[in-house]
Amino acid sequence: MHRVPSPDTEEVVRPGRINPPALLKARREWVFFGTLWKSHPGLTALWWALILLQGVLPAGFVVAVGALVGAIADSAPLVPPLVLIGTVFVLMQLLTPLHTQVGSLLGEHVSDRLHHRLLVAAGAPEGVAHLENRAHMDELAAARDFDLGMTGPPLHLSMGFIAGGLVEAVSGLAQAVVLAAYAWWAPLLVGGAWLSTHWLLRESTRWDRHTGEVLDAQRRAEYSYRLAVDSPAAKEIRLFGLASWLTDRFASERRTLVELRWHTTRLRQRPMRWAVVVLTVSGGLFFWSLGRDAASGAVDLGQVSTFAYAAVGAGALAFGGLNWALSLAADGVASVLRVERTMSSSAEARSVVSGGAPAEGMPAAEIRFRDVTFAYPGMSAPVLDGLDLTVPAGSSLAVVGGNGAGKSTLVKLLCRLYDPVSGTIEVDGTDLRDLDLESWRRRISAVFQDFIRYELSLADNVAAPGATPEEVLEALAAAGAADLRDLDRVLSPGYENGTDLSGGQWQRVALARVLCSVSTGAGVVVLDEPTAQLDVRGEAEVFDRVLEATRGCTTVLISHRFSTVRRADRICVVDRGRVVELGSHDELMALGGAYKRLFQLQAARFDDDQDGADSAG
Ligand SMILES: Nc1ncnc2c1ncn2[C@@H]1O[C@H](COP(=O)(O)OP(=O)(O)OP(=O)(O)O)[C@@H](O)[C@H]1O
Repeated sequence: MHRVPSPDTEEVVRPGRINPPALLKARREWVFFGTLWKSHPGLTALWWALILLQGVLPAGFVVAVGALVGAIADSAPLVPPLVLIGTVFVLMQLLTPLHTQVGSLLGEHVSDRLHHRLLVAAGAPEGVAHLENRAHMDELAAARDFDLGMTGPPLHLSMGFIAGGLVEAVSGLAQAVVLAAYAWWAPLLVGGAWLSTHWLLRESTRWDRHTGEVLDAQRRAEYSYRLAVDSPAAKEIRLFGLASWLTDRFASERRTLVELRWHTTRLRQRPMRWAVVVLTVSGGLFFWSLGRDAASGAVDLGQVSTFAYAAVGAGALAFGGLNWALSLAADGVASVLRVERTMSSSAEARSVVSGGAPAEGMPAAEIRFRDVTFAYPGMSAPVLDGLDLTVPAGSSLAVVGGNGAGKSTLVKLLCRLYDPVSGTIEVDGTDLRDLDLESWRRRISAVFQDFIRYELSLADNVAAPGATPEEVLEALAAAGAADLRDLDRVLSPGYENGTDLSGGQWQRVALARVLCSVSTGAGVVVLDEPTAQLDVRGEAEVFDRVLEATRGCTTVLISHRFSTVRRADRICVVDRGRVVELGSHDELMALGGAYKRLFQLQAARFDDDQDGADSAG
């Protein structure tokens, strides 16, 4: 079964096998507490102070009650013990809600910090292969769960459980210390017995969230949820009547998670039996001894009351401290650290590495694909297979070919989202891998087939960083979207004053994004199906404008529309990962090969459509 290694697997202390040096050095719990401190030292100090204070209050209460019983038995003044009881009681009432607030606020700070680290780590690799790798996606899903809370409470809630556990631990310890006033062995016997139950039952409460089963269910549940509530899928979900199917799917995945959790965390009988034996023997010994001393008068009534309550209170030791909530929260933090490590070291994440040579002004002569072979990570069949192609600087090249021929892959390599498995892509004779990536990506701009519709303002959808409003408006006009002028309007109806655009309008906005980059310095333009959603008139008009605006740029255009393609300086036909024809429209028509066949097929269909439309009219 697939399994993401548990965070810090090599460092985790296995239940039942206590390893003191590892315990002290490398427990994920220490890392968790260190993260609290780094996230907000002030709140962390207050959180700990409140834990200590709340932890010792029950011991104070036990002592005060003992003093009251003693005072009643001795007919002594009752006011001092009553004042003490009242004070402790009021403090207990006040500190609990205060602590909840502090813990929840601290949890939010930690979540912010972890999110930031997670986003930086996932965004750091220059390529995209790490985001298509199942193991890495599982790791990211597991790490993100500190906030989503699918496999345990989210961090801001866990803080309350953890604080509760620590208060119990301190409280148990403080009451065990009270027992020392009875006999030196009493805290060892009673406290030790309760502590041993903690260790005995610890294995029963471990929840392994890193198995393939758990992560699969978690990712599927999250996906079903997003499909059900996000607007892009809303149309199809309703049209195909998938709403209840999705709800059932989500519920079933959640149920799987609950069942898996129950299965692994249910109390196992053997450790439970041992715990009962240990507690019965230790409790029996202690209370037999206390009863004997009370009968002989060695301890008075007040002391009996104090020690009896303290012995019961010491039981908190078993439930406090290293409880399940702490373990889950520490898991979350460790997962984030693990993602950071993976992203800085795994082959996929490190597959695209920046070179050092500046790319300013490139290409001045040409871009050349030299015997390029490429297969997607994890796939054996090559998508590009010994591809050779030269694109002269400042010219436009159209790439045509059947679905899955490798056209988009070609431009993804040019953008260095992946690197070739063999062969090279050279810009003015320099291997693309030797160029500084940031500088190259400033030179290249692209609108992809599946461009993103950002839920941001129109200006932010178009503008490259540093562009002025005038440049944005100019780019919109050049992309044939001069009617879109409200730059601050959010392009999503889910926001105040937000709106949505038609498919064609969105495509113009995406084109404007590219044109804006050109006005701010990009010299290589990649257009992957840029006019697929435009009507025929719009397509011709927009493409002419785009060619005008990108004059002097090196342009690579992928399109199935031959009316657009024929405008390019040169056209190449890609088939099964190789260039099979290359030339101008006229040259390829004269050649009479694949291009001509595809062109005529489309032209004939267009004529048929026109005839049909004319006769219908
Ligand atoms: N991220 C990916 N991981 C694995 N395989 C992929 C990935 N992206 C594309 N492929 C595969 O690579 C092949 C080429 O895809 P590509 O997108 O380059 O084709 P295309 O020529 O642009 O096709 P279309 O005209 O349909 O857009 C396809 O078989 C596709 O399934």
